[in-house]
Amino acid sequence: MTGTAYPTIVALSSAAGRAGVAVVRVSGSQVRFVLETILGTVPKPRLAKLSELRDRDGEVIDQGLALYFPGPGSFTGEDVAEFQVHGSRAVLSRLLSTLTALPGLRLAEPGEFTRRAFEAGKLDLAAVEGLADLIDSETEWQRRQALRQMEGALGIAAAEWRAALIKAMMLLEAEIDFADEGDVSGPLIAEAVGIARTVLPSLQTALGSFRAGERVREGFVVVLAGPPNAGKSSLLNALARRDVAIVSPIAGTTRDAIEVRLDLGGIPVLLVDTAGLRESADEIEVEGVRRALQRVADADLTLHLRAIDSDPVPLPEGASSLAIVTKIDLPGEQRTGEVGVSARSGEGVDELIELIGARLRDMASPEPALLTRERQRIAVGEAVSAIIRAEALDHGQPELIAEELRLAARALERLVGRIDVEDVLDSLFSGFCIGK
Ligand SMILES: Nc1nc2c(ncn2[C@@H]2O[C@H](COP(=O)(O)OP(=O)(O)OP(=O)(O)O)[C@@H](O)[C@H]2O)c(=O)[nH]1
Ligand SMILES: [K+]
Ligand SMILES: [Mg+2]
Repeated sequence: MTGTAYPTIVALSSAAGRAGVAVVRVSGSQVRFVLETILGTVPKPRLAKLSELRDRDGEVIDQGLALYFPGPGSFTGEDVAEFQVHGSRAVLSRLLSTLTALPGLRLAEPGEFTRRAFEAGKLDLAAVEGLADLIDSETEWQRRQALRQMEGALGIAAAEWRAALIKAMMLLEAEIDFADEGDVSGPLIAEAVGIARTVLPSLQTALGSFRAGERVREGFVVVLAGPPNAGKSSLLNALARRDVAIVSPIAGTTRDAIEVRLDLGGIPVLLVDTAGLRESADEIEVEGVRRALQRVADADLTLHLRAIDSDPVPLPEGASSLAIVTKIDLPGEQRTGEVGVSARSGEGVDELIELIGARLRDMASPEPALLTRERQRIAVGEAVSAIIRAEALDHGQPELIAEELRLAARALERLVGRIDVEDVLDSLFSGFCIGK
């Protein structure tokens, strides 16, 4: 970690704005020089040191804690320093300008600390994705899933799958190298194909977890649908506990789909209010209904509403739905199988939340999912297809079998970012905050 090829980077790693404490992080070869300049000394590794922080002219900027993490045992693999200072704009602006004025230092780009950790082999690509998800996590389910991924669960699984494929390929190589002409269908080939076959079930289990994993990352889509004035927007507001959508006695009030993010007992939900379903001569309302039906088609769960004083309208076939009767504060009959709510009195709202949670829990896997991104699903899907093709090949063609297994292994390398990683990294890190 010597030399000036990599500039030493500096950033505010906590959120911007006034706060009790703010964390400024520095990583790179100049870190010891930075500590000597700002503190007058290099603290003992990994022990917090309370100290005055000074600029180059010796003027005190603030009093705070300083930590020194020598490379390669640090987050980035380089020497790292952390300053915990008072979170005021004035302190931070003075500290950051002092630091960036030092030779060889500059402000970090978004995700640059993590990028260095990746390049130092501290994290694989799936773990970086997990870290990004952990920072973005808003609910318990998201936190658990992201943490598991950040800790390397997918990387560990990928390494096991790949090791089995490499073993199978080595057996095939042996057979190809030593077999006599025209007699290559030896027992090693059957053994190699057998080994490759053993990884299929866990690859397929991982693929099966993708839908739930993606839902947990992005939120389960729950759509409110029903005829105009069924009370969809009122129920959206009641579930969100705030005034999100316009409510009025005029049928056809809602036109655009209105989305709110909710945390239903740890489950991330994207709740969508839609236009009331009816025939209309109004062009805008027709478009609203078209969008409503599209949202129902894409939903994980549709709340199918009717008001207690009117009839439901049919939903498109195949929609996974929960029948709900609204306005139960008014007179009318509740039918069997319907869940009753009143947005006005609040009756039934908590029970409905429970019920939605139970339905969504059934859709998720009990274990946090291994695959959470489309990129990961594609890579594992390619590995599965290649192994299935290898299995189907004639044992007299070990070169072709080996080639399919090589493709499968490459797909798994792409999964954890051992190859073809640049484009993925660029788009991933552009979504990171500065200082991470
Ligand atoms: N008594 C009673 N009235 C309600 C309740 N929920 C909604 N309403 C009334 O029913 C009318 C329609 O409510 P909305 O929430 O706008 O209905 P909507 O289904 O979103 O209607 P559109 O957007 O036009 O399709 C409003 O006048 C609400 O005040 C309820 O629980 N009890
Ligand atoms: K309305
Ligand atoms: Mg509405």
